[in-house]
Amino acid sequence: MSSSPYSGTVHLDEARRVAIFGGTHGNEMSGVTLVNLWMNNCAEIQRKGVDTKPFITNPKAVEKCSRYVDTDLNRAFTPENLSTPAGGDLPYEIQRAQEINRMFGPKGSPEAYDVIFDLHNTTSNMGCTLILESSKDHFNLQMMNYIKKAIAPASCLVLLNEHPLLKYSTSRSVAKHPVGLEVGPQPQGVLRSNIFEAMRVILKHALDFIELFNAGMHFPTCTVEVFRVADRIDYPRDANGNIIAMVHPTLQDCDWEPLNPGDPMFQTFDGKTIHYQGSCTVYPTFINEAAYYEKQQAFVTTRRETLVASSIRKA
Ligand SMILES: CC(=O)N[C@@H](CC(=O)O)C(=O)O
Ligand SMILES: [Zn+2]
Repeated sequence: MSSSPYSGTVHLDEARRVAIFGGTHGNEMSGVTLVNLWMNNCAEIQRKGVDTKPFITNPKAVEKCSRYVDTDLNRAFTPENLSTPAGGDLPYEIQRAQEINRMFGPKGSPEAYDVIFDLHNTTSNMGCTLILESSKDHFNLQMMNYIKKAIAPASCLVLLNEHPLLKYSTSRSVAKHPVGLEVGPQPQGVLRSNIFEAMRVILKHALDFIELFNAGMHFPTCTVEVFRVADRIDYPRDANGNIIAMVHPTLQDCDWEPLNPGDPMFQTFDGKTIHYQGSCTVYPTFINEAAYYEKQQAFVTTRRETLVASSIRKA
């Protein structure tokens, strides 16, 4: 990466090697189905100057239609896991993470894939959400701006997870430019046509962006609205760890809508309201996500921010 003193344009390498991951969670059916479709016929995802590989990351979990077999693959790409000596006694997803790291990484190396899109579905009412892991990745920020403009008046929000404690080691993190795509609401194990089509359209625009970038297009500086992960909120629990309240009806399905101090947050089984006690307005998302009960998470709070993306062009 170099910066020209005249224009401030950041010159970046072409993004020739791109992967589309589906089935990182085996019960998130839009991503699984799209990737299977594209493995049978890749015409739709081909672009000039881009080599795009569709790939099922957790085939055993897809087979079982479960999130994972031994452990969550989308938490498995830690330096420790990736450097542990390989062996048949390791949990399946750790072995798989090592394989994926060999095929698409190594993570953090110059040989790693340029872009990985990882397709997920949520049971939350989040709509189309792109997930980024860095506020300094100007290629990805420009891609977000391009996609948002291309799909307007439909909307697509950007969730930024670079929280030092809440960030996790994703499958896509082996790429230089990791992009998560989370579309919902869709129940686990279920395909919904509206969710499937929304995901497909985002991928189309994302690949168009890469083709244009590789063809030498200049992308002028722009701003991108993001929702930055701030906190994780658990369900209220009793001393034995059992849940004693549900997401409040006025919060349920209200992903991305402001939650103000004092607003209802949970409702106990005997009808009492528990209010949000934070000190400022937050934007909750992943509200009542099915997969997060085991992670002790009822929703995450985010703060709205505007990031500046530098102008970019290929080197
Ligand atoms: C519902 C779900 O699986 N969400 C994803 C979000 C992500 O890809 O960052 C996960 O927790 O791994
Ligand atoms: Zn998922």
